[in-house]
Amino acid sequence: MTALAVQNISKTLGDHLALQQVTLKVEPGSIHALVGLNGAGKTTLMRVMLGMLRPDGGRVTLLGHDLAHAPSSLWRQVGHQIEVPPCYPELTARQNLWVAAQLRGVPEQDISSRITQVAEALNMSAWIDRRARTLSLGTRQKIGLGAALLHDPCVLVLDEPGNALDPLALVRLRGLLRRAAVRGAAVLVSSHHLDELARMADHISVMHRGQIIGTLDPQAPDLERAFFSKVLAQEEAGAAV
Ligand SMILES: Nc1ncnc2c1ncn2[C@@H]1O[C@H](COP(=O)(O)OP(=O)(O)OP(=O)(O)O)[C@@H](O)[C@H]1O
Repeated sequence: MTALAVQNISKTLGDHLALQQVTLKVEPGSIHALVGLNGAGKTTLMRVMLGMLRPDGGRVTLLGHDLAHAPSSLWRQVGHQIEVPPCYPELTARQNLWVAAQLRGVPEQDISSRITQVAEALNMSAWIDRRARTLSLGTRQKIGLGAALLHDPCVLVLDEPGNALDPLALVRLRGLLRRAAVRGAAVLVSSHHLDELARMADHISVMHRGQIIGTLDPQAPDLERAFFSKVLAQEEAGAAV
């Protein structure tokens, strides 16, 4: 069963056609990356996949359910972080993670150990009892990532998860995402950093102007060149129409 799939998704935001006939599958046990220039539509696509935006056309399937009719319990099997890290500023990092664990149905007796594990894995134990509003952007990003990961979801959707992270945290994040994929999770990440994706992803899809315009081989020797040649070809094809 495909964990997460979109078929022929379109979405207009204001007067802008943000997604055009997008079709994509994210399989269990793999890390799939979306790469594209600013404004390509990556966040919009993730928001549609997570039911945060209703598409104008097309279909989203999550763990075998059509998203339009999915039971609310399905969301306990999903972890996500879209754009700004979702923190309650007056709560500590630990309290924020506690709330997230409860919302995602982690058994009460396991919550404390899960938080300790995820805090250690993301190298944020030193900050765990500080209020979120006093923490750096990177540490708040870690709270969001911890919240997305601590219930061992089957599907992970992370929008630019490495954005505010330091190099050590990036290595830790890569390890966490790989472990999630090895236990069978389907992982979708977006990024602008091709080097990072080469180290992390099993599959890379290129988005441009609201469309998936092709794939890149993460092992290819010059990902940057391959990326720009796809974008340029698409631009030229558009100009020729
Ligand atoms: N509410 C809105 N109204 C109109 N246009 C919007 C709205 N939200 C997003 N857009 C436009 O939709 C396009 C896609 O935006 P989106 O945030 O999905 O891109 P992205 O690939 O995630 O970009 P980035 O890499 O900069 O995060 C952009 O051109 C953006 O300006």
